[in-house]
Amino acid sequence: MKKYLYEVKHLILLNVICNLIATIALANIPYLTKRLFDSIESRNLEYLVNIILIYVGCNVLNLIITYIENVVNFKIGIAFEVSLKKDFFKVITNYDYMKFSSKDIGEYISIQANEITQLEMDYLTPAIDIIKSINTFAIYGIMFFAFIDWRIALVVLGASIFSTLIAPNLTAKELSKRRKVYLDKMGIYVSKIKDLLEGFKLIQSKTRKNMFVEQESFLKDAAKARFAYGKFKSLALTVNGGFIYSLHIISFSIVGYLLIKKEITVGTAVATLGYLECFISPMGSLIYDINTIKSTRGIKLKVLEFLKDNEGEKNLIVKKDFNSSIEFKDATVDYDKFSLKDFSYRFEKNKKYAIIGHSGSGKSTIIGALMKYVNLSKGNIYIDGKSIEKLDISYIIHNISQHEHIFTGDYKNNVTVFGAFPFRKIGILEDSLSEVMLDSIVQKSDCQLLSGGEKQVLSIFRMCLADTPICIMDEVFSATDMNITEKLEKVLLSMKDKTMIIITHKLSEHLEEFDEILLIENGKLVQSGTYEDILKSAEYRKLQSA
Ligand SMILES: Nc1ncnc2c1ncn2[C@@H]1O[C@H](COP(=O)(O)OP(=O)(O)OP(=O)(O)O)[C@@H](O)[C@H]1O
Repeated sequence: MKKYLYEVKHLILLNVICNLIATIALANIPYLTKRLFDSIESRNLEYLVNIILIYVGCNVLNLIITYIENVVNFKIGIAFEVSLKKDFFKVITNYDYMKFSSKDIGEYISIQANEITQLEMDYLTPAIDIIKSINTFAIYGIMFFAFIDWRIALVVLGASIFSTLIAPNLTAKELSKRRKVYLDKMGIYVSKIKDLLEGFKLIQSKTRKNMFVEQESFLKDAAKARFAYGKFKSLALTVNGGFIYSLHIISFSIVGYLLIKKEITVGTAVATLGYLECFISPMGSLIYDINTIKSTRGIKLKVLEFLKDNEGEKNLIVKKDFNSSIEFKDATVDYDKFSLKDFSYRFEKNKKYAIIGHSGSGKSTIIGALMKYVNLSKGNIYIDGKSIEKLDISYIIHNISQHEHIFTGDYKNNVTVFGAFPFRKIGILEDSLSEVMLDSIVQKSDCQLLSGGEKQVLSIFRMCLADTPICIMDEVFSATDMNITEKLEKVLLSMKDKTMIIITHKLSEHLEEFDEILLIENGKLVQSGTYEDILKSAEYRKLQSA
C-alpha cells in the first residue's frame, strides 16, 4: 500500500501544510479568550477591538485554508483510487485463463467497486487524518504548555497517549474480521445480481417472484454480515468514546480543583477548557482513525494479494511464428465425470482440420487444453517442438467459439479489440455477405445488439484481423444460415497460409474440403484421416445415423 501512498506524497504534504496553517490560526482562539477575560478589569475598548480583529483574521484564514485542504483531500482520494483500480485491472488481465476463471467475475467487479473504494475512504483518509491529528495535538499541546497550565497539560497528555495505545487495540482484530466477511458477502451478492440480470429475458411474470426470492436470500446474507460488522463497530465507537469521556472527566476535575484552590485565574480556567476541547478532539479522531485503519486490514491484505500477483507476466516465451506443427502427446484432461483420454495427434502447418463427434464427446476440451484453459493431468502439447507450458501463444493462435464475447461498442472497436489488431477491409469474406447484412454489422453503434449469426460473423472478421497463422473455430456457424455458412467456410478453407481447426457437429457437405477429419467419441480419438477414410468407418456411420 506504501507505493500508492508514495504516489500522492506531494498532495499529502500540501494537505498537511494547509491543515497546519488552519490549525495554528484556530489555536489562537482560546488564547484570545484568556486575554479577553483576564483584561476585563481594565475595560480597554481599543484592546477589545484589537482582539476582535485578530479573532476575525484567525477565523477567515482558517476558513480559506480549510477550503483548499478539502479540495486537495478530494484530489488525493481520487488519485489513490484511480491508481489502485488501474493496477488491479492490469494484474487481472495478466492472469492466464485458468487462474482468472477460478474466481467469479462478480468478485473482481466487487473489488473494483467496493474494496478499493473502501480502502480510499477507510485507509487513505484516516492515514492522512492521523498526521493531521498529530499536528493539531502538537500545536495545542505547545499552546497548552506555553500559555495555560503545564500541570493540566501533563496529565491530559499522559492520559491521551495511554488511550491511543490501548483503545484501538481492544476491538481492531474482530472489527477487521467482520468487515472482511461483510465485503466477501457483498462480492457474492454482486456475482448473484450479475448472474440474474444476465438472464433478464427469463424474468417475467411467471418467474419474477422466484427471482426476487433468490436475490433476497443473497441480499439478506450480505445485510446480516453488514449488521454484524455495524454492531461491532458501534461497540468499538462506544469503547473509544468511553476513553475520550474519561479524558474530559479527568481534565474537568483538575481544572475545577485548581480553580477552587485559586491556583489558576478564571481566564486560564476558561481557556483551559477551550484548549482541552481542541486538544482532546484530535485524540478522539486519532483513536477513531487508528481503529478504522486496523479494520481495513483484511481488505488491504486481500487487495494486495491480487496486486502482487503478476504471474501472467513472467517466464513465458512469446511465440511469434508458427513453423511446422502442433503435436498432442497422450494429452489427458480429467474432469469430475469426464476424461479426454490419451489424445495424441499432430496438426501440420497450413492444413485444414475438422473435429467432429457427438455433443459432450470432448471436442472443445481438446481445444481448451491447447489454449491452456484447462490443465492436462497427463501428457503434453508441443508447438514446433516446444511445450506450450512455456509459450505465450496469443500471437500465433486465435480461437473463437460459438458464444464469442462481443463488447459494448461499435464494429471497429469490436473487430480490432480497441485497436489491438490493425483495421482493414476483409475483402473476400466481406464479399460473401449480402450488402444488407454487411451494413447491419459494420454500422451498428452497439454490436451487442447484433443477431446471433451476425455476432458469429463479426467474431470471424475479428479472427481474420488478428491474422494469426493458426485459427481455431468451435461451432462458430451454429447461428448462421446455410448459405452464409457455406460461403464463409469455403473462403476460410481456401486461405492457404492458415492452419485451421474447425469443430463442428453439423456434418456439412463441405467435410471433403478438409485435409483431415478427427472423429471423437467419449473422450477418445476413434478415427482420423481424409474424408474418404472417415466415410468408411463404422463410427462415422453411427454418428450420421444418430
Ligand atoms: N470445466 C469443466 N468441468 C467439468 N466438466 C466439464 C468442464 N468442461 C466440460 N466438461 C464436461 O466434459 C464433457 C466434454 O465437454 P466438451 O465441451 O469438450 O464437449 P464437446 O464435444 O465440445 O460438446 P459440444 O459439441 O456439445 O460442444 C462434457 O460432459 C462436459 O459436461
